[in-house]
Amino acid sequence: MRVGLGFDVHRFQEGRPLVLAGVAIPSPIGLLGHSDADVILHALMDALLGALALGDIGDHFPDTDEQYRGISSVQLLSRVMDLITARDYVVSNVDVMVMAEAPKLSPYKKEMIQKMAQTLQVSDDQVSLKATTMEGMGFVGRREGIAAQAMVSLVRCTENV
Ligand SMILES: Nc1ccn([C@@H]2O[C@H](COP(=O)(O)O)[C@@H](O)[C@H]2O)c(=O)n1
Ligand SMILES: C[C@@]1(CO)OP(=O)(O)OP(=O)(O)OC[C@H]1O
Repeated sequence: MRVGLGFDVHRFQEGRPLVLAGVAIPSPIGLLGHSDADVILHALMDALLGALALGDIGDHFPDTDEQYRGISSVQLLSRVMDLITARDYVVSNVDVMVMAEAPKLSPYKKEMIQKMAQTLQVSDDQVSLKATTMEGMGFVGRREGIAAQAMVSLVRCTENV
């Protein structure tokens, strides 16, 4: 078994859509990034890459490359999954923690879990998503942005879970 850890932060910017775990969340404000700035999927991709010591998302999808401008992070996650499956690994479980003062994410959690599970080619009960505020403290508490942390475990196809 291999485990990986990922973390990412994106700042809020007016006029941008808010996309989290591949789901468009109704919000007057979105996150700034070269891609769609899906902070949850970025943390998740770094965890997947980390599990197999494959570098980070910036190594694979540089933010200086125009082909990634505005790209859906679901597409990037699919490409990361190709790297994982090509090495004969599958996802065993994923645990994601998102730190956001707003919006309230609980109404969207089920859809977000389904989207991640579908892209990771696992069942919904292998994917956990939790949200917390920062109780008004720090950059998240000041509503300057959203942070996300992810842990994954991978198993070789031939390995017992
Ligand atoms: N953006 C968020 C933040 C939190 N939640 C849910 O609210 C619960 C309480 O959050 P605290 O930060 O006050 O502990 C938390 O456990 C989540 O269920 C949310 O949905 N969206
Ligand atoms: C995803 C990429 C590539 O479009 O851009 P951003 O959306 O800016 O995201 P970030 O987490 O800052 O870095 C990874 C980038 O290479």
